[in-house]
Amino acid sequence: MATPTDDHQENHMQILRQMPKVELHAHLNGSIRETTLFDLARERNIQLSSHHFSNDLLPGVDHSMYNVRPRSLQDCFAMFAEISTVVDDLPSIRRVAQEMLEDFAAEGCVYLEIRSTPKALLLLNGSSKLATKRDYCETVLQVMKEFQKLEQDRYNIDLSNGLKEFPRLPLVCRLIISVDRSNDVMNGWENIQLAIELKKEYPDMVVGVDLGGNPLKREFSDFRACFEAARQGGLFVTLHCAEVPCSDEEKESSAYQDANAILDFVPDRLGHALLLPPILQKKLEDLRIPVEACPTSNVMTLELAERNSGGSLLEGLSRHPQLKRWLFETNHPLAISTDDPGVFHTTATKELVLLQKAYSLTNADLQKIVEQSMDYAFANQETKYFIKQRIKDRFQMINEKRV
Ligand SMILES: CNc1ncnc2c1ncn2[C@@H]1O[C@H](COP(=O)(O)O)[C@@H](O)[C@H]1O
Repeated sequence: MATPTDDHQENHMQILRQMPKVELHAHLNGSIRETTLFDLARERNIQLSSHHFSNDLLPGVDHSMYNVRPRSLQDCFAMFAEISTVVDDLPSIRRVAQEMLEDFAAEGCVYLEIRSTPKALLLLNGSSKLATKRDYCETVLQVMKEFQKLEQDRYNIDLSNGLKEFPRLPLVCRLIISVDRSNDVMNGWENIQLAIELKKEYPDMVVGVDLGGNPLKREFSDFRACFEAARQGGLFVTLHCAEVPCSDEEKESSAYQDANAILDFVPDRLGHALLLPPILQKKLEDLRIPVEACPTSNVMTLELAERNSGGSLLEGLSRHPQLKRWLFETNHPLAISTDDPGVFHTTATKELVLLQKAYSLTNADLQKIVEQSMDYAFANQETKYFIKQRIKDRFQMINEKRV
């Protein structure tokens, strides 16, 4: 039975769900719905590891605020490997992309950058014919274009009917093509060349490239030339950075060298940038490179909310190594993101709820964060301006309603 606290929480969640949101760091396969994952596994007769995937959540626990399923960084990479065994053909990636768009739209997201690593999947599960990495990207792009069109049509109808007080704003989406550092450099080049070609063919949709994957595998310097080529090709660059610890006293360590080389490249944005030691932290802050901060993901991968210490995500977030400083001391450019909503059991709304509660932020503070995030988006200036205005207008409507 729902308690008054549950009702209050749901009500608050509902208010924040209405807020327009900007999502700049969400991986496609990491956004798979759990139900879809189980469906696909069943269809393929694949047994998923019960350590990582289980649909029996603990009874009587508030799943939105507690770490009911621990996900260390290494758990996550084991999960991504399993997810790609079931998302193995073009229809399954089409489904995952469609559902990801639906889920972000339902959370009030008005601008979403999807990132994904191109893969040579099967044309159809059970057949032996392989599609190409280009087919993978074009399948995702097709889903995105169709979704955007339907969203705009739906919004126009909602407006002309005038039935709803705040018709949900339409979702605009863009694609970032990822390089997985677990794969070799040749593979990285393939993805970057493909991104450069697709940028020419879909100039509005393909906006950037990303370096992700297991940070313990290879170094940014192995891929630096790829990312220089991407930049030359007119693509924005975001790089995952400092997901593993390093220290200013061990400048020769590969983790330190990696983080330093990433900062020297001065990418347009950084993913996470969690564990920079003081000297590199200062370098980041001087360069003011915007950071895509993913609260739940960070708490999980840094194991800040262990079950044996209560498992509260809020408490975990209060132990975040950087967020408090970025928010209150250095006013660092930030975009709050979900990372892998399917893996971390999160949503764009929940990330804002957590942030608000952990740092006692007002709705006006959240509004500022959302509006600023749009400044760091990879869309062209015209789109950024237009969406920022749309966000401002919607906040104004919501604020006027509330007073
Ligand atoms: C937890 N933090 C993280 N750190 C680094 N890379 C991550 C990540 N979360 C996801 N990925 C990267 O995104 C892939 C899944 O989506 P796609 O198959 O590309 O759509 C993962 O295999 C990994 O390479």
